[in-house]
Amino acid sequence: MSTDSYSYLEGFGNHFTSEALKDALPKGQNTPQKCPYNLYAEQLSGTAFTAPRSHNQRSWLYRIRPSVVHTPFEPTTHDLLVSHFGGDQCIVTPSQLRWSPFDLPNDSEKVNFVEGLKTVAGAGEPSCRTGLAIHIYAANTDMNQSAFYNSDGDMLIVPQHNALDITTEFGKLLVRPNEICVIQRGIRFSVNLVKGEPIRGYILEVFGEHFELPDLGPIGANGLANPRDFLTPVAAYVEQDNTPWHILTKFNGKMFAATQQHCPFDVVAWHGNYAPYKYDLAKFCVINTVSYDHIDPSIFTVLTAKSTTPGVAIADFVIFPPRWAVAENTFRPPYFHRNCMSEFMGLILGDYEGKTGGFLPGGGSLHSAMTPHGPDAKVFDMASEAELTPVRVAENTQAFMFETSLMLSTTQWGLKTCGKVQEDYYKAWMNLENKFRKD
Ligand SMILES: O=C(O)Cc1cc(O)ccc1O
Ligand SMILES: [Fe+2]
Repeated sequence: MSTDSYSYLEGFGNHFTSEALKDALPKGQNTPQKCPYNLYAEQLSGTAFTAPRSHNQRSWLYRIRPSVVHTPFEPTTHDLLVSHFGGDQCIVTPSQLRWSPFDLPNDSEKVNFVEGLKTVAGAGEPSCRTGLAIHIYAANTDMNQSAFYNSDGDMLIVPQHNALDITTEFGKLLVRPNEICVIQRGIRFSVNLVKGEPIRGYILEVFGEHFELPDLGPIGANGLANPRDFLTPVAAYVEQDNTPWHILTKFNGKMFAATQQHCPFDVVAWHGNYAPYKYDLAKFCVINTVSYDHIDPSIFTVLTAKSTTPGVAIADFVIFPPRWAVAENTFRPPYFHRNCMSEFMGLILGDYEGKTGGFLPGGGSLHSAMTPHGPDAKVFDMASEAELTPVRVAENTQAFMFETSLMLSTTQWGLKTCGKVQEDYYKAWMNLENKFRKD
């Protein structure tokens, strides 16, 4: 690697340029007859060539060998990684679901990031380029000489337990808990542990679109996730030693592997606006009421993958960050509700304001479309009586939500084999008694 440290370029959706060696980018054009340093030019498209300029995403990579130098892909298996959600292997339920923390791998087995992917829920499928999947990752070893790229969609990765050391074709990212990263469709990457510590977290995969910052409307030009806080790695390449590398891909839901005699992280320079990025959730500029009422959680949207219907997301990534609660004459925790969208939640650290127990870091919950949910009975009683002084809510905590307009199915693993579904979750609300008084 030409540099061991992590260096980043600031900004969201910028047209970046980055050179690990001076003047490695061709001057003034993309495809000169011969590239500087005898590199190969390769374009990676993230949108159709013909996508309008406002949506067009592509990057030019200048690399030691083009990606095409590999043996044919052979099918391989990954039974717990699911991308098609229509069939019998998936189970639908309108019941409220909650999961205790998902397991880390046993010390007796070595599992890397890709091997440790397990799908919990999803909708649609990649071949028609519409839908999403929610995965858990849990691993205790490096990917070593293997790299993965997702042919099916973009992956928003939410580390919960320990940091990820991610090498990508565009450079290196260190992503800690309370940070997130997005690795788009087609980008090759490899995940290593930091100081050998096991890792666990959540992934939101979207098949058809890329994540954007939400529109701000009347909020104005600033606030929520500010563009300059998104970080994209600088170009960094591995010196080549002709040892074999395995290239893995999920292609239309199935896993394939190919071999090549060179490291795929051989990009000496790149430019463009299709590149991975990370974001520190602590930088989120929280906007909320300073008068009354509980405001809808869309105010906490970090990133959105829009559908073609205005204002309706295939998936929103929403967080519940530390903040001041000041609302007067207001029941401050989340309200009781039935949502036309489906809400998968996870907890990165701490407690969640809507629940007094049972929702733990590394676990999850799913309240599907039109499924009633809200504060548990204890939270309801406490918040109904609480003195309404300004208070910090959710100090040292971070919960998040993957919210989708699609109807989610759960996988066999998610509902059964993971063994983490809390059968008594419904009891959280059973003590909400009739308090109705006419006098
Ligand atoms: O259900 C949840 O806990 C998420 C949520 C939080 C909130 O403040 C308002 C609505 C909502 O769905
Ligand atoms: Fe909700």
